[in-house]
Amino acid sequence: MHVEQPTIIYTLTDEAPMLATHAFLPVIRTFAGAAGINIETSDISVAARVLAEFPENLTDEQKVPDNLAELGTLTQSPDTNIIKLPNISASVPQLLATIKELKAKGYDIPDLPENPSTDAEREIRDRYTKCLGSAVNPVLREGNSDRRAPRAVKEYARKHPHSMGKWSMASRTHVAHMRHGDFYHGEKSMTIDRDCDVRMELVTEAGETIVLKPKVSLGKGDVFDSMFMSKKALIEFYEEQMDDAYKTGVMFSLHVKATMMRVSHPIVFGHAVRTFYKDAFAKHGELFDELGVNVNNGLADLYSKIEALPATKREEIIDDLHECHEHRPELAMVDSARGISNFHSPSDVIVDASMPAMIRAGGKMYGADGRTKDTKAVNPESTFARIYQEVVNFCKTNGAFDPTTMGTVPNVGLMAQKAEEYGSHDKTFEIQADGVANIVDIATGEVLLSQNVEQGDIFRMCVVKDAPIRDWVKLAVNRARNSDTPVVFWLDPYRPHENELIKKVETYLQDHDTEGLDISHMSQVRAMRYSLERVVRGMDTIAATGNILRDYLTDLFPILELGTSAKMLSIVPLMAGGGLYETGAGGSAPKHVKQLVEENHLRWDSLGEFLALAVSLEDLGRKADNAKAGLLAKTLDAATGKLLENDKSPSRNTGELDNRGSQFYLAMYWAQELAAQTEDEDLAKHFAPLAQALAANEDTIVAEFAAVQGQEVDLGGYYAPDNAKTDAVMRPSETFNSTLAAAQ
Ligand SMILES: NC(=O)C1=CN([C@@H]2O[C@H](COP(=O)(O)OP(=O)(O)OC[C@H]3O[C@@H](n4cnc5c(N)ncnc54)[C@H](OP(=O)(O)O)[C@@H]3O)[C@@H](O)[C@H]2O)C=CC1
Ligand SMILES: O=C(O)CCC(=O)C(=O)O
Ligand SMILES: [Mg+2]
Repeated sequence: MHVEQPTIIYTLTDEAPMLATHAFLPVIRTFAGAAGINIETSDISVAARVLAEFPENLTDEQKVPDNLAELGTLTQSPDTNIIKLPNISASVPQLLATIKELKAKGYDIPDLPENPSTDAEREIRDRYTKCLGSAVNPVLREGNSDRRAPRAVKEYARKHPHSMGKWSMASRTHVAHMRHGDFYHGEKSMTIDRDCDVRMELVTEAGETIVLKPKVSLGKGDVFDSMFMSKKALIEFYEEQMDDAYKTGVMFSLHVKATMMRVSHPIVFGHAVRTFYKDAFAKHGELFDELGVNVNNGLADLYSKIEALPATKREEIIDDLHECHEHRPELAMVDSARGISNFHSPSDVIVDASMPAMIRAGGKMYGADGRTKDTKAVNPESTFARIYQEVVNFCKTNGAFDPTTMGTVPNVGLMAQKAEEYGSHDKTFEIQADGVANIVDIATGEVLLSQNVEQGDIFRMCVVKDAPIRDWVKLAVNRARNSDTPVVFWLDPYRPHENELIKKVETYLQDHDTEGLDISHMSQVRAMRYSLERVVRGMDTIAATGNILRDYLTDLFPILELGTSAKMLSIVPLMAGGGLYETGAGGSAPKHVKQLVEENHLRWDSLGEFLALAVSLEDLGRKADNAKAGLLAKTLDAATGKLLENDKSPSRNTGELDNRGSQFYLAMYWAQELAAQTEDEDLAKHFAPLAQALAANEDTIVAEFAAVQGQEVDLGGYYAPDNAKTDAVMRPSETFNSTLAAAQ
């Protein structure tokens, strides 16, 4: 990859965003080319990442470079400009499906050894582990996050409000979280006053010392925490909540983030499944162990492992599972038509999106009969769950939010360099034996933090480095200044980690001119209350938060304000000077692919991509002193505004305008804006014919896009679709294709 010329690196990812990219790249190249900007692509799909791990198993033609590592290196260069689309953060079932598909396509990669017993198997497992969960974002996010709804998008939502469910005071929906024994309650935190290396170890009651992590390097001023979740307390909590939901007749739903918390949350998820079906597990536990059943990967894992059993045994197990439902609460469903419950797979219900979707729907989720119902929303970790209860309380009292009048809550998130819990996977352990879990200074042997733990507890260490904290404070001050909006740091003085952060924020704020700015800090629950009270009055409040709240709030507020987080501007100013432009805050919505494959309609909205491209071009314009790039950015923003004004976003319904049609309108408006501007005559001349040709052929092109819809299509794969087939599906308008080609 050469990055000498002004270059934008556009990532190729998975599912709907990847499909949209097949249509969008030729558009981008047509416009960027006119300003001498190079567009490079970098495939970081889960399939490409898997292949990059096993070069020795592949032929030369099949080999894939380690694009993610290369991008990670580029984040350290000031010229880097990356547009990052959402990618799959794979759960084990998704990884297994990827491996299966790649093998069927002739890639000779190994199977995932689920219970490795030899060194060779362990090595294969470790390589695959690198492709699991949120493996991409932490590598690229070498900066903090700035997410907000652009003015045009907010205005559009005010004029064309999305539907909102009704909230009733009588709603029985509530959030349940642990009251003791979770990460919040046992947390210890420390700011280190020197550079040092530490190790994580378990000293068992029998006196044996087990090294969990031989070395973690800390720098002076870094904040690090030690915390654990008690297995006993978690299971007790589940029992209580399941009982309570059963007795009171309210539905039960579980909300975790097994993708980003890829070590701890599958365990938390698995305990819920085992508790719910505890009678069946008591009866068949030994057999399940023999079969290698691991419900940390969802109930789907159990169902697939019992496939091989004789029919009578299988039926007995299934009957026993069904029997459990008799004395357990109704479960929220992911797909009631297909009988897929909340326990099916840990990646089906992802808290950042699932809680806002429930709140937007008036506190309802789907039950097994396909009807929406109130639910007990179980978010085991109390550290952050309480913010959702505050929103639920607010909606019960004040009714649903009104998108036509509500204010906005932009976010400045502490995210850089694997900050906090989201960077803790390599420092998270399921404890093997009762004892004391320590973090020890290697040089001196001093125990810095310690916890009494029991077998099965989840013990982890989180780190946030000093430089990202300084950068975060700077970003928050700049945002407050640029948008003349109050900033609240969501920091809870009762939480040891955040208490350390409060001290740092107060210190680093002194490095800035904060004259006339309204900057405060509040615990999360108060901050939520304060922001909601303002938002409902149409007032804006910037939330400066840690990494998890960044994730939660940048789905919550956009979903309430705009109907989706896909319409957010999501910028990561890299600490080394480059820019990472993420598209929206949402994921890759697998149900969009399903609709495309079945009906050839892609309802994915590429607005996030349009917004990201504009800021990426603007940045290139400024840094490379390329006025044409700046003009491309300005006109793209105007075109995006027009797209919203004229309601040319994709419809959810087959037969109507979809992603491809919407991209055509963007291209037409963009060409028109460029042809009409007077700042650069060359660009105006260059784009006038394209503007004319697209306008003249508007009806033909839209008709060509409509004509293909309603039938099944073949992409030649899900995780690794066939490029030519996907291009053909995503570029069905000959007229549009040839008009674009003529303008290049
Ligand atoms: N940055 C990243 O790389 C992220 C990746 N992910 C990954 O994405 C996958 C799905 O996660 P999930 O939690 O379901 O989150 P999604 O954001 O994919 O889905 C939530 C819902 O948001 C809506 N939505 C999101 N983006 C768009 C868009 N551009 N256009 C239209 N609608 C949109 C859809 O709702 P509706 O159809 O009702 O309109 C969708 O069903 C997982 O593999 C997850 O790991 C998730 C979050 C971020
Ligand atoms: O990396 C992931 O798995 C999801 C990221 C995410 O949800 C976010 O950044 O909002
Ligand atoms: Mg998110």
